[in-house]
Amino acid sequence: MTTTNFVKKFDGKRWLAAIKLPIYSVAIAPITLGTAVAYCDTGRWLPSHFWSFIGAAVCILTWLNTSNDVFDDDTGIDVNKDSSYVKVVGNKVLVFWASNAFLLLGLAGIGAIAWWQQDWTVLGLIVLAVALGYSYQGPPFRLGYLGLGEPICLLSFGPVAVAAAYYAQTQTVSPSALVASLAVGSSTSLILFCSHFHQVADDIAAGKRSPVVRLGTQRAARLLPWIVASPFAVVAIGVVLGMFSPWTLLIVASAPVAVELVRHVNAEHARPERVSNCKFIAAKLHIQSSILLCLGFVLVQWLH
Ligand SMILES: C/C(=C\COP(=O)(O)OP(=O)(O)O)CCC[C@H](C)CCC[C@H](C)CCCC(C)C
Ligand SMILES: O=C(O)C1=CC(=O)c2ccccc2C1=O
Repeated sequence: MTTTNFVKKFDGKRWLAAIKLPIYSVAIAPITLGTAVAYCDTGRWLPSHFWSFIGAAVCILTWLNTSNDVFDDDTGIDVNKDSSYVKVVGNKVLVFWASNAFLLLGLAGIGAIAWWQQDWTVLGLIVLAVALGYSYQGPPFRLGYLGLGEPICLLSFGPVAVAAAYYAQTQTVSPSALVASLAVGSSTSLILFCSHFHQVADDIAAGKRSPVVRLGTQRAARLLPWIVASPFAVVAIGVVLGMFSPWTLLIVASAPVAVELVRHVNAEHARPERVSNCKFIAAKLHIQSSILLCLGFVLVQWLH
């Protein structure tokens, strides 16, 4: 496509739908949480390491989403997805190389932190997260098609990413960071779980056995409250065990969104056009609960 044609065909609404801005919270939250727990534990933070990590995480998430659309175009599963980058840009090869460029840029940002620390641990952890992300969607693995996306998501956006962010600040890892990571990891997996409800027909047609395909929408909707409750349960356990300050219970203030999500999915699970926004309600819950949890850790130092 020439530049003039591209400009003529530019459709801002489809670009916004392809970019899915609220989903970027999944990149920002684990890095902020790892940094907040490190600040809570040590009273210090390194802004240069934090901001490089945030920039890199945003680039890596852009790689994840653009390459997902390239790989999904190969299997034909995105046939009804108008907001696929491949369709919006109109040039699959360009999307493929742009996605690789975002990945390189992201890894370079993490490489800079490793260089400043003269220690490759952070880079190793993020390469592991990227490999897990690739295994979800790329050939020959495509583990998401087997319904394994949610545990991969929990592990990579939870313990792996939070431990890397904590390590970027302190060059060590703490048990409280690892327990806290399960809260952000499970609320990230919740977004992925919710994203399957409206895609059941297309997923079955393409042979993708997502958890919602395996369970059916009714049983998946009944399972949802347990997944929604898990970040809250993790924090309650952390406080009871004396690993977290009671300030982290601020996360409870995000409960109304949790209730909204459960009610909406239970009412609309079988109507794809009406349930399709539930992943954005899950993203709202992720954003609110993550901000409150980070605040809970930071307040420990501020009120010291
Ligand atoms: C791309 C993801 C979901 C979209 O999947 P799907 O194909 O079902 O949906 P649509 O085509 O309809 O949009 C998310 C998959 C997440 C994956 C399991 C784990 C990725 C790990 C990351 C690479 C970790 C990055 C950490 C960062 C904070 C440094
Ligand atoms: O497009 C999506 O549905 C998702 C994109 C994405 O990057 C992500 C990351 C982590 C959890 C879920 C999701 C999506 O659902």
